[in-house]
Amino acid sequence: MNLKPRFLILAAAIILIASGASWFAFQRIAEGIIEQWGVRLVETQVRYDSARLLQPLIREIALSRQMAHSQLIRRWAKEPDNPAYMQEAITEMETFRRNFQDGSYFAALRASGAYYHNNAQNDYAGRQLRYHLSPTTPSDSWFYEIIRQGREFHLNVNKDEFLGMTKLWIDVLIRDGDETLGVVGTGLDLDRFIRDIVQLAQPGITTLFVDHNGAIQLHRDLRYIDYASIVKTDGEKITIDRLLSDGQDRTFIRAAMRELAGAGPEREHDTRVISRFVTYEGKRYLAGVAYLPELDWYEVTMLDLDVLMPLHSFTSVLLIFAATLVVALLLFNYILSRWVLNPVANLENAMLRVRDGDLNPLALPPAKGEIGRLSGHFSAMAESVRSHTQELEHRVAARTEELHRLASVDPLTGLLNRRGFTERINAEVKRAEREQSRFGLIWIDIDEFKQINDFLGHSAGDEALRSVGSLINASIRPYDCAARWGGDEFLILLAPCDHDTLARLGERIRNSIETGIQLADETSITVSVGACLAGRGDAMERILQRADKALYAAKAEGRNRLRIADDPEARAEPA
Ligand SMILES: Nc1nc2c(ncn2[C@@H]2O[C@H](COP(=O)(O)OP(=O)(O)OP(=O)(O)O)[C@@H](O)[C@H]2O)c(=O)[nH]1
Repeated sequence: MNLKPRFLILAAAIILIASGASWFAFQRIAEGIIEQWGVRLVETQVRYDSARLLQPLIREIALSRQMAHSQLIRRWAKEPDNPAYMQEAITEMETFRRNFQDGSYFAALRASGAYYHNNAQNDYAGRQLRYHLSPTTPSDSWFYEIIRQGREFHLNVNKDEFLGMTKLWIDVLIRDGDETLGVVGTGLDLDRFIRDIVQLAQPGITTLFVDHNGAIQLHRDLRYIDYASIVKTDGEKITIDRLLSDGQDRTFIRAAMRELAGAGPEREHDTRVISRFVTYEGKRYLAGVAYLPELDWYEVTMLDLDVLMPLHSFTSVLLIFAATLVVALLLFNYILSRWVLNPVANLENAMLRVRDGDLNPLALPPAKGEIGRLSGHFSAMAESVRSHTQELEHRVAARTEELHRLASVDPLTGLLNRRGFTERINAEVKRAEREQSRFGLIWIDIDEFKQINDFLGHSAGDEALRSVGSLINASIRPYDCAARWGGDEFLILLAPCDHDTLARLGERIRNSIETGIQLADETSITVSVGACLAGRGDAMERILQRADKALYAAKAEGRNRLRIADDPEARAEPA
């Protein structure tokens, strides 16, 4: 696999791993933010809900307490059968009725069991005594339980079978010292509380109120309200435990309730909130618990953070993150291509060119760092290979030329040998044919050379050959050429040439050898010379044959003489 896909796969793998880790970190951070925000929200929500609940109740509770402390009512409660006391007490209670928000009141006297009540419509004016309570009547048991518990104040959510109403009752004991004389108070429309405080239109927020036993007093789902919980045993109560499936969550709520009731508010007019995640209806909620000392109730608010602050609200962050990753990948690809892959590809191309024999100087684009240095080294190496190759080629050419020359030259005399002369004469045959010119050929053979070898020695024979060769070479023009054809035979090519030149030069050479060379025994050398003019269109063999024939004639006629072959063209002319 090429470097580029490998690098890209590596980069993609690194980015994917980094993305996974970042996504994990992002989730943790986002969840942390949501949790912190949720804790703040639950605290605010709890304070807000408790304030909204307390605001209408405080006044009603205060009025109910005033009613319980009324001297007129207390005097009547002690002597319920006293008509004067009763009349004054009813007048007092009617005054309170007009001040109560609900416009109603009740008064239950312990001594007589009489239950007095009037409503907002004043339906029971003059007949406020509605009925008598009985310890044996289950629907009246709330009264006897409140008296038994002796708690000065109590809130009770109850359905009044006789009045046909479900109300949030404010019950306050009428006391005279340690003696409990009865219970007075007012009722509030429960539906209003449920609607205004509990059934919030805000999705994801569940608010409920429980009493000190954990019995649910207010809940948006009326089925969960533990009506008349004061008269129920612990087993019968609908408590918050029933909503929480996890034992640890139940323990947390109970512990929080104990802690809050014991500690009281941290600051004046402030409500302390303890929060933790719990599982409610199978989902994870952030629960906030606060104590309302005015009511001796606890508020439990549960926030579904997935609804209030879903993770997808961080989508834009995620998109920016993803876009950053893509840009990073593209940038990495660009930088990798520019700094590494493209220079490496250029280097590879340059190497392939060198491998294929192209040694021209390579202009590699400039690169930085290690690859730049590598390119520099390669260029220097290629340049060195190129110059060495050139030098080698020059040497080979010179050597080839030298070998060719050596192959064409006779080492003893320095004249052309048979091979070299054959090339020259062939070339001359073609040139003469092309230019319609004529050339001459002289064949020289030393007379009785064998005897020189035999009597004076082989080296004297060699010396004689060298002397003849250099004398011949000195006798010819620069553009003629001479050769040692073999043994004691020499050939001269004269171009251009005519009969006179041929005769003159042949005779001159013969004469200069006879007179110019002396052997060790002070005798001279003579040569026989055969010559001919090449006819137009004559092949080399034919020309050599004619010169040889003329030489043979010179030898036959007594040696040391020149014989020129008949010129076939001269003979043809007269005809
Ligand atoms: N020293 C020496 N002798 C050579 C060389 N090449 C050939 N010879 C001798 O040259 C002689 C040539 O003799 P021939 O041409 O046959 O006869 P010749 O003695 O010259 O007699 P004619 O040609 O008839 O006058 C032979 O004895 C060869 O051995 C050489 O390079 N050096």
